[in-house]
Amino acid sequence: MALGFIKKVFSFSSKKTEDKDEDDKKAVAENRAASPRVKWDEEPQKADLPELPPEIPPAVSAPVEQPQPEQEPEKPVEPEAETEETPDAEPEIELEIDIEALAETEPEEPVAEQDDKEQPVAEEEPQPVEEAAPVAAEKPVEEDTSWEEWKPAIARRQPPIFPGLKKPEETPEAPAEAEEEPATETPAAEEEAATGDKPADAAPAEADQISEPETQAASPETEADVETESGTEAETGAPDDEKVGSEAAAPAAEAAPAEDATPPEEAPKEAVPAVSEPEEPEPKPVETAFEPVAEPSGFFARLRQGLSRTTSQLTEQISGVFNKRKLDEDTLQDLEDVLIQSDLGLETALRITDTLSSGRYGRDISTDEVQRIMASEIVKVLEPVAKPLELDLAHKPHVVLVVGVNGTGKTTTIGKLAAKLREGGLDVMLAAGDTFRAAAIEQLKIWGERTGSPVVSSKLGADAAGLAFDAWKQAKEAGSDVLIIDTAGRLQNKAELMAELEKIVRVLGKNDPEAPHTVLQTLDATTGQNALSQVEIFQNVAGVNGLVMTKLDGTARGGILVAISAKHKLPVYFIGVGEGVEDLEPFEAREFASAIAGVPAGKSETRDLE
Ligand SMILES: Nc1nc2c(ncn2[C@@H]2O[C@H](COP(=O)(O)OP(=O)(O)OP(=O)(O)O)[C@@H](O)[C@H]2O)c(=O)[nH]1
Repeated sequence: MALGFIKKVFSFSSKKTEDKDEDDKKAVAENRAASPRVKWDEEPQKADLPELPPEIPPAVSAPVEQPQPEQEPEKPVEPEAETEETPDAEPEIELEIDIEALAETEPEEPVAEQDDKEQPVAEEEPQPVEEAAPVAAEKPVEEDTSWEEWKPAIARRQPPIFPGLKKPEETPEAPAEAEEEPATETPAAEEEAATGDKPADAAPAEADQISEPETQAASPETEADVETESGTEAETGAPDDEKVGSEAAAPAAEAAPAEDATPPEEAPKEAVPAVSEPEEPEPKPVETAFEPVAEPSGFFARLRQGLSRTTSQLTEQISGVFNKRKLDEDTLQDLEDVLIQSDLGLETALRITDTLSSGRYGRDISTDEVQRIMASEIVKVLEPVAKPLELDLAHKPHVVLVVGVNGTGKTTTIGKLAAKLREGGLDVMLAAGDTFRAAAIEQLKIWGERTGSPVVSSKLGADAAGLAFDAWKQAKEAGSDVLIIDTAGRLQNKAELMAELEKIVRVLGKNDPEAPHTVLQTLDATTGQNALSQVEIFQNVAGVNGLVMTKLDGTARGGILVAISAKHKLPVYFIGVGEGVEDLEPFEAREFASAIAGVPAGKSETRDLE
């Protein structure tokens, strides 16, 4: 019965959504004009670098990224003019500016303006940062202790989450092997040839860079090289590295006994039958009896902690609305404004006010009651998208391509994810597809080292698609279960960069027609409404099929995840609530809803409503 009711509500609201989708932006814009929004004024904390050797080639240590000129000996790559195949030269410039832009940009600001700033920030020392070589690392991650909590949280979801926990013994013979033949010639080159849109000389250049690792791939000793590299791993003074350092701070002591982690308790999925009282104009029985979550400990505690800013701001504003006021048109309108301002989205805001108003007109409303209804409505939006990341290990490697606007946390998320997968017993290989920034490559290598994941990288400025292609081959040869490919950050309105991303996807498909199997987009919660358009465009270009929302800690804009879920309905696999390796949490609808609404764990909405 409860289910039926929920369905009813869903269909009802979905209709609504359609109509109001458009008005949403307007409404938000107006509301914002009316009331100043909260900005995320928190600087990304610089964590102290861990034990990693601080020796870094001076060139790399330059704090700011420089656009690195094309490495082509003779022919300077054509700037913007290039279509998709000339990614190398241009992108650099944008990256730098973008990062800054993001940092200051008003969440909802159209990204357009930021682009203008893209000026070659400085000259890049075309330092061949590293030779393309997989970083060998054997030590399993030890600093992360969250596995015990993390695994259970995931296991709660029905579907097989991490098939990774049990590595398939037999490795289905590489189906795409045959195609690998042409491996020698850079996929980039192929692309070029196919499209004919690449300057003749550019291709060869890439080919060199790429072929390098390939040859190595042929001979297993690549590892050795990497070893050395990793040993020399230098830390740039670059900001990116610092965060990595934070991990070091992470309790390295407790080595997660990953294996024994027993499949935890079942998540009380079934909504508690709403014990609706046949009283008066029965306030629309809050169907989804908001199922409280367990006691705030472990990951849930971290989640609450991370969302505290969003929660406290929302709670404060709600109590302000209902302070000594009864529920009427005015208070409802005020509440709606508050909810919209918190980035929950118009659809969800209306869901909440509709439910709240039903049968409660003229009554005193407590903040607590509003919070529980809010949590209940948010759950309805989030549950359909709170899905586990499913790795199809029949594809060995299962390729995860990580995309997103610069600074949204791609590399950090990759590191965190690699750590989890490693703990789960999977062999992971990383690919430094952000070939534009030396610091990005270094950053990934650090993650690779600490998670025991080999890293495939290439020279600075190399063709990213070529690198991805080569990385797949190396992962294949190494028998890796998962290959996670990092990519350069890019604004969604930069056509040529988006085209490059498209190319990476295409090239990967040459190895395994179904690759990339997972295209994960990272979204920075602090960017608010802008994240909505980011998803749309990356989805179209790269086929994004899963999301990770980062930086939910320290922002009051966590509600944007609800708006994105309502609009795009893409699976949300994880959320980032900090810079540490343990700060990646599986996304759980109920936990998130109760945390964001400020509903104390253990409280059942239905129960309290009586
Ligand atoms: N507070 C917080 N910071 C995060 C989180 N995830 C990433 N960061 C920080 O955000 C900054 C950017 O993270 P990166 O992983 O370098 O982002 P990116 O998308 O790879 O950046 P580009 O390579 O420039 O595109 C770093 O300082 C990270 O430590 C998170 O969940 N919470």
